[in-house]
Amino acid sequence: MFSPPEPIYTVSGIRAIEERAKPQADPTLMERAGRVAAEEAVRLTMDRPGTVLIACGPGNNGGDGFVMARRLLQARRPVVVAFAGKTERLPADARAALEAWHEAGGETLSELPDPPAEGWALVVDALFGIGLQRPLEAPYTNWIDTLNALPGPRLAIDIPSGLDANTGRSLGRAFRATHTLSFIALKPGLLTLDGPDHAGAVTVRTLDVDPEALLPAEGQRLRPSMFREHLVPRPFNTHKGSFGDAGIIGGANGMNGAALLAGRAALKLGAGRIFVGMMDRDAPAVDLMQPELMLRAPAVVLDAAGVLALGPGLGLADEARRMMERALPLDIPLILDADALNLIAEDHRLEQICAGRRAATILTPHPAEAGRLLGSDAASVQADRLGAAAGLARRFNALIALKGCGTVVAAPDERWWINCTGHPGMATAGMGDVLTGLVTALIAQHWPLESALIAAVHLHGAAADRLAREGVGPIGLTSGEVIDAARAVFNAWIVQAATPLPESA
Ligand SMILES: NC(=O)C1=CN([C@@H]2O[C@H](COP(=O)(O)OP(=O)(O)OC[C@H]3O[C@@H](n4cnc5c(N)ncnc54)[C@H](O)[C@@H]3O)[C@@H](O)[C@H]2O)[C@@H](O)CC1
Ligand SMILES: Nc1ncnc2c1ncn2[C@@H]1O[C@H](COP(=O)(O)OP(=O)(O)O)[C@@H](O)[C@H]1O
Ligand SMILES: [K+]
Repeated sequence: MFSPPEPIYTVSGIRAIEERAKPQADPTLMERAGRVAAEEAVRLTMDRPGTVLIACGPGNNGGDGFVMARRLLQARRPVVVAFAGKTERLPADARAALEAWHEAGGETLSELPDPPAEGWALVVDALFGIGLQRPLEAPYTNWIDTLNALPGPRLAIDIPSGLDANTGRSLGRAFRATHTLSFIALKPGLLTLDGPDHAGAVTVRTLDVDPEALLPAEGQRLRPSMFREHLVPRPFNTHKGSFGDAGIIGGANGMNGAALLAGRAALKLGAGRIFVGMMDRDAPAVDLMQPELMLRAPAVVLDAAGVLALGPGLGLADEARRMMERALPLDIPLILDADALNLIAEDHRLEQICAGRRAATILTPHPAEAGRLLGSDAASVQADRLGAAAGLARRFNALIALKGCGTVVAAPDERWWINCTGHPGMATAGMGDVLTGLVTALIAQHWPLESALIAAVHLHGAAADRLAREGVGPIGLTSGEVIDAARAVFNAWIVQAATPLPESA
């Protein structure tokens, strides 16, 4: 549960680590990679005797495949290698690996063979790794189509071929793995955008390299250990004033529910008092499902809140714009979501006030909102989620959570994290409002902003994961259900955080 955060490196970072590790590496990194890949193949085929098919490409990823094949042959596992390249063009290490494979008695086929009657025990993709430079074309697209159509387990070596290791974008065509064995460290592309759909279960083997000793982590995979120190039971001698006054402003006509969901999430994650300012003058005076929420005029909420979330169902009317003009200069932490972001995107003056704020700001855009803020569009944001989140963090001097599959959190000082909890059942209306409420609640309870944001993002997905495990969703999951599950997961985390680590840890 509290395992350490895992470092993530882009391709240039991995290359730098490899360059620094290579001079001391005996056996070579490729030899180590092929050996651990063979071990993984044995593990995956424990109850599936039969032949392993390894498809090898024209670079060092193919080299890993040749070493893996040799190791499997030495372990007396039947293995077939198909090589989609030219021997004379292979890089030196990979060519040596191919020669060693031939010397060990192995053969290479130049086409993918038909599967045996009983099927392949395992299909291995060693076509392209982090050296992919452009969208795949024939014949590789055909190879990948054929491999993807085969039943049974499919193992990608380092990263599924066709997946951009930095962005997670499938370039033309990408291998769909059930398992990915990645070397040295995680790459962002495994964790965001198309990555999770293609990588399956990801395992990292460091190849006896300590990446962080050679290059500080560029990013990190989000883990509860990063905010464990704040997961503490409440002291007995406290009162509701000890846990902060959270304000939510939104809920214009037709969108009352968005503000109520954020308010309910803030309540159930422990904020002391929650004021919800409804922009809709005809909104109900009380949330009958959650009468603990104090529904007030937005102007009253501005004054009452110690931390304020603006946006859920805020609308784009002049009134909402005026509310933004009043809220942005306040000297309290602000969480800006949904229409608060859209208003900033279409009004340069609001953008300037926001970027110049003295107090801390958090922006939680989905890709379309991020696109509007950057003057681009959702597709451009998705083409480089890390870059977009980092760009927003710099431009607004704010913490950013760029939502979606593999939410990217970025700080203005260039640090970033990728969250791996959550599932596509969360793609439903109101889910973002719940996240806003969770962040607001933690800040109200005096969590430092950065910890509050990463904890809320992780918790939001973990709550949805727990529900899916219990049969609530993934499809049909409602954001209201996630609120209750987040409360349960959060309290369980506090109990677990208080449990001393075993002596051996
Ligand atoms: N460099 C090292 O020290 C290590 C590398 N390792 C492996 O090597 C991989 C990286 O190797 P490479 O840098 O050789 O890269 P790849 O093996 O990923 O592919 C590079 C080759 O593919 C070609 N290529 C790129 N995109 C293409 C496209 N769309 N269509 C057709 N051809 C294309 C390139 O021109 C080059 O020949 C890693 O992912 C990992 O599997 C491991 O052996 C560990 C050590
Ligand atoms: N495919 C997915 N995988 C993981 N999380 C997802 C996925 N789709 C949506 N989510 C999460 O659900 C939430 C949706 O937020 P948002 O798009 O703002 O919804 P809304 O505006 O309806 O409240 C975000 O936290 C997002 O990260
Ligand atoms: K691969």
